[in-house]
Amino acid sequence: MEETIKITVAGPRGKMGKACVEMVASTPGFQLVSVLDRINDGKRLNEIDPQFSRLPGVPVFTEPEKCLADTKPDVFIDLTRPEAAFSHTRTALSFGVRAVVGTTGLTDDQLAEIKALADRNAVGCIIAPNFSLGAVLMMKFARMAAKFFPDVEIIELHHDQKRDAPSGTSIQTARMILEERGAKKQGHPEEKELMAGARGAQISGIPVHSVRLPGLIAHQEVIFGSRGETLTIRHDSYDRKSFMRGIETAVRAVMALDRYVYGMENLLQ
Ligand SMILES: NC(=O)c1ccc[n+]([C@@H]2O[C@H](COP(=O)([O-])OP(=O)(O)OC[C@H]3O[C@@H](n4cnc5c(N)ncnc54)[C@H](O)[C@@H]3O)[C@@H](O)[C@H]2O)c1
Ligand SMILES: O=C(O)C1=N[C@H](C(=O)O)CCC1
Repeated sequence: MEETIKITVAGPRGKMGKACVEMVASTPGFQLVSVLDRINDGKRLNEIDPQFSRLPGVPVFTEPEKCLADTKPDVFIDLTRPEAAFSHTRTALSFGVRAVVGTTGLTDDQLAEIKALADRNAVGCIIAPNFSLGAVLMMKFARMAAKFFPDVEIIELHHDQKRDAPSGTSIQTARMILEERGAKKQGHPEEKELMAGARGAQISGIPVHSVRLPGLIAHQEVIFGSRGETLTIRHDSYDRKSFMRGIETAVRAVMALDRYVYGMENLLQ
């Protein structure tokens, strides 16, 4: 019989954290042993949000060290903000606790430091800007298409409460396209922006445009253009449940890992 995987979720009152707590609580073989919140130290999860009234007994911590020492999770899941995620993940890995991180907006230097720590301590760590299966396939298809369509722009569209732009998914999509086609100057060589930002952010020559509107959740179009035709690859998350299957997969995968992995595309081969 498989052993129960003990899990801590950081950010339980957030949009993703709530969905993740629900997923962990309803997945056979997973046990929610604690949550890490910004406030509410010493309370129980059912006291801080009526949505969790059927989950009595799950302790809430604000200090990551105490949370990990007292409740000894196998896996720490972070769905918070970049500064907090960086600090939490380093703490988890230092305690020998595997980490699954969905928080976006960490810098390349922060990611490199986390990778070094995970690899040095031989503790599994999976960081992914997007846990939805469809988004991972969109990125893989975009990398394939770039071999034949080197001219491409990305439009990412998210809810208006998102803090980071461009999205982690669009940055990773651009990087995967760059693996296939390399850096390239697109558009007219003498193109001039009459208003700053009109051509979007540039990732080694790939323009990335960010839309933030109420009503949206997480969406992206990757538009390729060639003579007489365009190819558009689009993905839409209509519900945060779309990310939960990937988080569940990552939790199971990280149990067998002793190193750092960035991106679910490296697990779904
Ligand atoms: N990887 C993915 O598939 C994926 C999907 C959706 C969102 N995200 C990312 O997940 C993160 C969270 O998104 P969200 O929409 O749930 O945001 P949110 O603002 O709804 O929730 C963030 C939560 O983190 C909490 N928090 C902040 N600092 C904290 C700390 N020090 N300790 C504990 N909790 C802390 C906040 O109180 C808040 O409840 C963002 O970075 C977002 O980009 C990733
Ligand atoms: O809601 C968000 O915030 C999301 N962020 C991820 C990103 O930055 O790519 C993707 C999914 C939703």
